[in-house]
Amino acid sequence: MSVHDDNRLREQIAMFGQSLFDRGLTMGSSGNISVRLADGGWLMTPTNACLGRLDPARISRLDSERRLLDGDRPTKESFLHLAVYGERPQSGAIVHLHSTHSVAVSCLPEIDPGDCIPPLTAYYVMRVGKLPLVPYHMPGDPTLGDAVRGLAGKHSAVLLANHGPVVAGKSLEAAVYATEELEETARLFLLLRGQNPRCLSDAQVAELEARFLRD
Ligand SMILES: O=C(CO)COP(=O)(O)O
Ligand SMILES: [Zn+2]
Repeated sequence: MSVHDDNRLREQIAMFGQSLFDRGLTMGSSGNISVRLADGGWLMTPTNACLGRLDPARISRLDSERRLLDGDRPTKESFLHLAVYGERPQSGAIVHLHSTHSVAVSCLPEIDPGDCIPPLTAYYVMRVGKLPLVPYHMPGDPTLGDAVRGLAGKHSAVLLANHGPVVAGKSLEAAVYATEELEETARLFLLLRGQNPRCLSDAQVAELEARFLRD
């Protein structure tokens, strides 16, 4: 992997982090972003960093053995990201946010833990699909990795109970788009609660899945 690629990805993480933060999609020092590198390692946002003010040079770089090569100490959710990558060789990036409406859905007692948000729109089906709920764990709890491992092979996105979404994508751009779609659909879902909305039919969902393959 060239120095040029490494620098480009660092810049991209900082740019998307700022964009997400500036639009209020995660607050304070919450959330984290990672990218898989061609040499088998990873770039990850440092722990306790604000996604809106990342210094590209201080982003953590891990080698394929998960050792820190340079930058600050990585996010405390690094094992969560690594557990998802382990199940999803096709995924090149992961975004975790505390996006308000997605977090709100993750706190509702009556949601279906197998699929937290119904297929309200085509773009939700295309970018996110079925969204399982992962039972509550403390942030940074290493057993969270085990909890997502069983789900991440089949699902590019999972929702951590009383916490927030974890979304994988082929590229960082794809993971960001999917996270944004999830947040907006969570907002729609909350707006439509109690109104018995018309959802897409099984046939409409199947057609979208066949036509727009998610990674
Ligand atoms: O969202 C977070 C924990 O779940 C933020 O943690 P880090 O600051 O360690 O990335
Ligand atoms: Zn978090």
